[in-house]
Amino acid sequence: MSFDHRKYSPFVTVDKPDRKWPSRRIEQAPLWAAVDLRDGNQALIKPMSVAQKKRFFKLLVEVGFKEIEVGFPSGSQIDFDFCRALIEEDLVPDDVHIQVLTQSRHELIERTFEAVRGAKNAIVHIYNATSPTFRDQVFNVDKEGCKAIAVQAATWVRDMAARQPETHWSFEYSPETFSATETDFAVEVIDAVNEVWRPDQGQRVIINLPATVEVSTPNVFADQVEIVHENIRYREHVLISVHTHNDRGCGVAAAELSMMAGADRVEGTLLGNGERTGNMDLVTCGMNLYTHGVDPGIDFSRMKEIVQVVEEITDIPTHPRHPYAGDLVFTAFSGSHQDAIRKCLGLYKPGDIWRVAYLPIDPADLGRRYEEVVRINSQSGKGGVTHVLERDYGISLPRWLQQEMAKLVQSDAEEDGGEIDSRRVHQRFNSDYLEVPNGWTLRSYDLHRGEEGVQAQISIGDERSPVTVLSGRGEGAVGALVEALNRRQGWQLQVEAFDEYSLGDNTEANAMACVRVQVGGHTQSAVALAADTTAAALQAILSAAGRMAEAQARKSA
Ligand SMILES: CC(=O)SCCNC(=O)CCNC(=O)[C@H](O)C(C)(C)COP(=O)(O)OP(=O)(O)OC[C@H]1O[C@@H](n2cnc3c(N)ncnc32)[C@H](O)[C@@H]1OP(=O)(O)O
Ligand SMILES: CC(C)C(=O)C(=O)O
Ligand SMILES: [Mg+2]
Repeated sequence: MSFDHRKYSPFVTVDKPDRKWPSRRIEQAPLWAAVDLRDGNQALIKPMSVAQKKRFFKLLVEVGFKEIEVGFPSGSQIDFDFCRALIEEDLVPDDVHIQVLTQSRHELIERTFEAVRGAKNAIVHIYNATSPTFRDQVFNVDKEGCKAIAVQAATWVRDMAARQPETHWSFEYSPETFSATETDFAVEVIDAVNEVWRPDQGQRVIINLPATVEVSTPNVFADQVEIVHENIRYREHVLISVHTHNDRGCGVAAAELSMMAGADRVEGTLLGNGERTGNMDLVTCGMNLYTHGVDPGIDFSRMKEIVQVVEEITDIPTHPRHPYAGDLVFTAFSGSHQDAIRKCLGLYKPGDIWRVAYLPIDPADLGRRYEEVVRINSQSGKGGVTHVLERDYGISLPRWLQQEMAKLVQSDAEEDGGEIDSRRVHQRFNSDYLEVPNGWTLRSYDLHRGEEGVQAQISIGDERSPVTVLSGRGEGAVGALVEALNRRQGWQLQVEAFDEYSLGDNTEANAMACVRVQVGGHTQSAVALAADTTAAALQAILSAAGRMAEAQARKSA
């Protein structure tokens, strides 16, 4: 059998019973570093051109990133040229640090310094992998040899930086594969690097802890980060950064738990493009903070533009269910969700704390429209149908009619197998309830109230049929009309449900009436709009009666 779990074993085991991070909360945003132009770029089928990098860089700056890894300039001419363009064309704002990655090799570090010559602020980022797999199989070094690579590179970086004093330098070291490295050994290597860089003497130092490959549950990674946080020398002078990947689907969770465990800085990419399953997604991580009332410091209200630029440059579509950014993440199709959303949105007022069922965030904050929140298919119920009629047409229906209409719309949706848009819901409403059957239009009415109730004379008809006058008596106008109809048609019509509303001033009609009548066990509903409530009520009864008469005629034909 080839599918055999015994082939695998846990990569790292960490035992830290005194862990403190589980009871901490994230109360402020970390320092973000966007690595789209390097880690994201190195994972693309077609790496970015200089022009594309410029466009992406501009977006990152505009939305608020202050540390941006712009490339691996010793690795490709495009990345080198892009660094030169940023500097020579003065494209980097004074408060933004550009970051460049290099292997810990002399000639590559040299070329990297050449690439950023003249920058105002630059972060030189060196790495070497420290895990047993790499020591044993890739570099063929023991622990001392591994540490020596890092120390040697740190020394080259320190010395080369000293020769370019016009730049304000930050140094970053990543024990690549940190998540699969014995944590005490990672601490040893970090200490050795810091002994060269001496953050305690004023050098800005970032120690970046990568889950180069995510190999454990995020709590294990948080334990590893907390061990580094508690044990490295010069901790108070060092920025601890995390750089998580998403191999097990927990890249964001690992970054979040790391912040609780002491990380000050988080590296990631917009929408999570990156090696294999991607880098930690800055959009999700930042927006998670926002929904807890913490300012992420990044302007995610430009989400549409972020998605558009990232998609265009990476040529990778955004999943419709991508947290916060996907096309469908603010849409509810299912009935009970729609009902709860409609009720909560109805109560929400600007300035309130957001408490809307099923919507962890106000779609409007991300430039999304309420129109997309409720969409109708066969999973929808009365709440959804009611919501779209109210939202798009200003029509509010009584509960009994909501239930009736929802059944009609659901059967349409089941027949079609797809979505029913709000125009079609409205058409259904018009054709099944509002349209007046031929010959049943109310032309005029004359009501006299006397001791025996109301005496009504009601003229009906339209251009296609002669005018008929119906006379009846009842307790009110509706009762009088019912009596007249029963006499004319030989029915025992009963009004089962009746609701009428005055409409807002900006509508053509001032009143709406909804009725359901019953004749011989058959029911028929109708809605009418008219200039006044009496006319609306009479027309609604006439429309229901007309439909009933048409149905009877069809049956006997
Ligand atoms: C986890 C990450 O994302 S790390 C970033 C990875 N990104 C990239 O690699 C993109 C840019 N890279 C490149 O363009 C190329 O790798 C280059 C131009 C930098 C180097 O290319 P090459 O000189 O052909 O070397 P190559 O990349 O194959 O690296 C292999 C050699 O470098 C050594 N090496 C690899 N990583 C490191 C490191 N971090 N520090 C020191 N040496 C390293 C290897 O041991 C190997 O040495 P060997 O030839 O003696 O066996
Ligand atoms: C070089 C480092 C930071 C990296 O990208 C990784 O380990 O994933
Ligand atoms: Mg990476």
